[in-house]
Amino acid sequence: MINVAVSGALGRMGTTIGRIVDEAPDLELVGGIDIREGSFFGKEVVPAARIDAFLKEKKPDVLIDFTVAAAAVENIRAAARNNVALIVGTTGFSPEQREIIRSAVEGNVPAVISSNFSVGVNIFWKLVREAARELGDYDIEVTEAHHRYKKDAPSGTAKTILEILDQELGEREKVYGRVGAAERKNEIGVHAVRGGDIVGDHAVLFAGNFECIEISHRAYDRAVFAQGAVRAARWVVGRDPRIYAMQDVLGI
Ligand SMILES: NC(=O)c1ccc[n+]([C@@H]2O[C@H](COP(=O)([O-])OP(=O)(O)OC[C@H]3O[C@@H](n4cnc5c(N)ncnc54)[C@H](O)[C@@H]3O)[C@@H](O)[C@H]2O)c1
Ligand SMILES: O=C(O)C1=N[C@H](C(=O)O)CCC1
Repeated sequence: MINVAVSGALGRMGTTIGRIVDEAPDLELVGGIDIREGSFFGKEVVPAARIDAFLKEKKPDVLIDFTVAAAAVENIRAAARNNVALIVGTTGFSPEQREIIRSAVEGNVPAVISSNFSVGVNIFWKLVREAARELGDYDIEVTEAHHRYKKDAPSGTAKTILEILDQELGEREKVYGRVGAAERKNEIGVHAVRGGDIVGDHAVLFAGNFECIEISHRAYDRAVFAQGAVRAARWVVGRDPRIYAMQDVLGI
């Protein structure tokens, strides 16, 4: 039995993950952490200020964090000092926060960190890499769309797409939401759409003369991210103490 705790337990992803863990015969939901006290699936949710006492008492094997960047950094540090493995789905980290996370995790606990835990997006990233290798002279535009409550833009998944394009094509200027006199050069255009309850759409357009290729992914339910995070939680326990990607979990 793997004991699982969730931070961001009362949020959209936290409740989706809590339900999946609660229904899994091989996993035990030991409780959650959020900014306020509460309960989910019959388990206690404690305020973030009490995370150390919670981890010591409940002894989860793994903490799954889907919160906000600043909160996640503190939760990750707490998990690392209490020897609890990590799944981190939170997005919007600054380079400085990424460095704090790296030094908290490396050598202390195993952690799978991914801007997108859906299997489909991890395949989509591979397809984008392959297309970039072949179509480096085409104009490239990245578009993402999410629900009205999303706090960060562009999405973490879109930032990962940009990292992949930079790795394959060298670093290009990014133009975020083109406006006014805006003659196209060799940049990559990046566009974030926010509205309604859109779960998560991403597309990369490679536009040449007389033809375009668009590679896209659409999530219809946030259960795809939650199922991926839970799959990663089963995988991470007992691994060497370092940062892994979802591709490591999937073996792709
Ligand atoms: N990697 C992925 O596959 C993936 C998928 C979906 C969402 N996300 C990311 O997950 C994060 C959460 O998304 P959401 O839609 O569930 O947001 P949400 O706002 O519904 O939930 C976030 C929860 O975190 C709580 N929280 C805030 N500070 C906290 C703290 N210090 N400790 C514990 N909990 C705290 C909030 O009260 C809230 O309940 C976002 O960064 C989002 O981009 C990632
Ligand atoms: O709903 C969100 O918020 C999502 N965030 C991730 C991102 O920023 O890429 C993954 C998709 C859903």
